[in-house]
Amino acid sequence: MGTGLPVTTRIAKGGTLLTPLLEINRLSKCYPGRVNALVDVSFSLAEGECLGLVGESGSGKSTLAKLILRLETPDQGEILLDGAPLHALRGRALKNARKHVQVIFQDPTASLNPRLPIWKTVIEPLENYPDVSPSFLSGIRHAKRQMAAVLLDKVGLGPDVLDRVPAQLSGGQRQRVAIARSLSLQPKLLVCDEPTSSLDVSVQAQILNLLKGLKNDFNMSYLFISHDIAAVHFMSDRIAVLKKGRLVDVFASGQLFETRRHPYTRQFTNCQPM
Ligand SMILES: Nc1ncnc2c1ncn2[C@@H]1O[C@H](COP(=O)(O)OP(=O)(O)OP(=O)(O)O)[C@@H](O)[C@H]1O
Repeated sequence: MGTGLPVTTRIAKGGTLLTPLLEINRLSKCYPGRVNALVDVSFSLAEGECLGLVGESGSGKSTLAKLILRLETPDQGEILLDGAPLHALRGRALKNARKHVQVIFQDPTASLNPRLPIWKTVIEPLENYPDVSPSFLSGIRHAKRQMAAVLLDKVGLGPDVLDRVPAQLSGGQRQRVAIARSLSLQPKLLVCDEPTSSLDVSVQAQILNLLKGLKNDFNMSYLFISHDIAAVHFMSDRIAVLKKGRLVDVFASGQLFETRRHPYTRQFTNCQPM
């Protein structure tokens, strides 16, 4: 496959092999105009693990996220979620799988309905999946405002924001709302696509700390996508590096500064403040 990496990069923690939640096998995507956005990409993501995905603009990070979210279809390869072929599911099976994979985008303003009060926004996924009963909502599953208040509390927002609309919140508060909404179905996998890039520097660290805490509290797995290697290093158990659609390096986060890193990874760490 050209990168020298095994088709599926397994994850060992403390000597034990962890169960893969997500397996990406030889994934390729070419857009019209012969843009090879992803070429033969393979990796695994374990239960409870955060895998950072780093690469410069145009390296294919968002394309990979879109494939996992089924917003795009691959030309080749497979995406397995808990062993099920996510790339090939249709209808009810796809809807069922989708509840396990949620996303936070760079710009919370674009992902929140400007006219909807915050409480409705936060519980919207629960309305779409009436059969899902997250453990943290037990006893209040049909008390809508109460569920919204519990979810907002998980992201550090009080009940005073329940009846506001997104324009009445700060950028950081809006991203917290987007995170609360993404938690509502108790997903197994959260795809974080540049979740702090649109925020003030002072707020970025707060959101990263929040995401880190939630991952442990909810035992979620994260695919944490960013061009900011410092944020990726802070968040991730392992880091994968994409260059022009190809995975060139996968390693434990603590090995970021080792001299055996791929030259492209080293170039990346040299030009960004850590
Ligand atoms: N819908 C599309 N049609 C054609 N080409 C596309 C499309 N979406 C992405 N591309 C191209 O695919 C390549 C990978 O894009 P992608 O958005 O995945 O990169 P990225 O690493 O997320 O970049 P950024 O950090 O700037 O968001 C780029 O060359 C881009 O121009």
